[in-house]
Amino acid sequence: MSEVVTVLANCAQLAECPRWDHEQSKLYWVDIDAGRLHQFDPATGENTFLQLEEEIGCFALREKGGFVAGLRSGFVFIDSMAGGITPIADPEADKPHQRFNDGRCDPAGRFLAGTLNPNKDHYSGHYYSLNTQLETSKLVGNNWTSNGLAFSPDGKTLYYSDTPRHVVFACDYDVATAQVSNEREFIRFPHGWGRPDGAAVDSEGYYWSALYGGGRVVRISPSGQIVNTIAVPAKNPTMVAFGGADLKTLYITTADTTYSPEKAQYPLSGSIFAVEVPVAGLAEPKFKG
Ligand SMILES: O=C(O)[C@H](O)[C@@H](O)[C@H](O)[C@H](O)CS(=O)(=O)O
Repeated sequence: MSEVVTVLANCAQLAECPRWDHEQSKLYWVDIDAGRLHQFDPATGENTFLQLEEEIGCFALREKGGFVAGLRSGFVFIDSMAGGITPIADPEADKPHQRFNDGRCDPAGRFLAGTLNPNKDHYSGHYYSLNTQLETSKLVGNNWTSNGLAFSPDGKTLYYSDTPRHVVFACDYDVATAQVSNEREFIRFPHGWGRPDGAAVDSEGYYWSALYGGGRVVRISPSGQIVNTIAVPAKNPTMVAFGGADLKTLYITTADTTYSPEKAQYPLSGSIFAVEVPVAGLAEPKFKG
């Protein structure tokens, strides 16, 4: 693998959810705590943002244009980078202290997103499915911090993590019905490695996990073995995404020193990095609703 380069230095409080738009050749990403949806153009270096009125945990591009997103207040449509917010549904209206945190579309174009409980007093974070008829249903997980959602290339395996518990789970997934079964532990990281935050699966079915607190990204085989490690010049990597014309540019988002007091040791905390990797990622499905 090539060296890790800084793409956007010190650009966010909590950079997350990078998404490559292969039609526009642009990277979209969010600053969760700043409530901002960003658009970055690698060709020009231009990085613009839409300011929202609440935290945005995750989003997906929409086939009809614009975005579907998971905010603190639930699922919404965002018309464009100029704004236009339309509420869809809030499956956790009874838990205003919780917010959406991590999500992406499944191969059938549903938007799946998970919530987190900042108090970490109950395992009350769950993944929900938003189908193309805009109906929501509880999907899987009893988490403190729902994270790491990704699918195998054939869509038959769903992965997710609960970050503070250091564990990634794997489940059988029926794309036709959005049913989950056979949930099992995929990998549990020893203390000191970092905690499994956001993730992506490559075209060979390997799971790439951003290890929050560990300053690294790891590539994990379908059998749960760590086969590669990338050192990241920030203590808290938060997520990875494959981009570029060949989907071999791995973008890495990170959290700033709000989450890591070691500013002197990690002056690039809160930056977005990139590294060229030898295996292509998977193109991100768009929301079909
Ligand atoms: O980056 C994210 O997904 C969360 O929003 C972060 O807050 C982070 O994952 C979380 O803080 C890690 S943990 O729950 O403290 O282990």
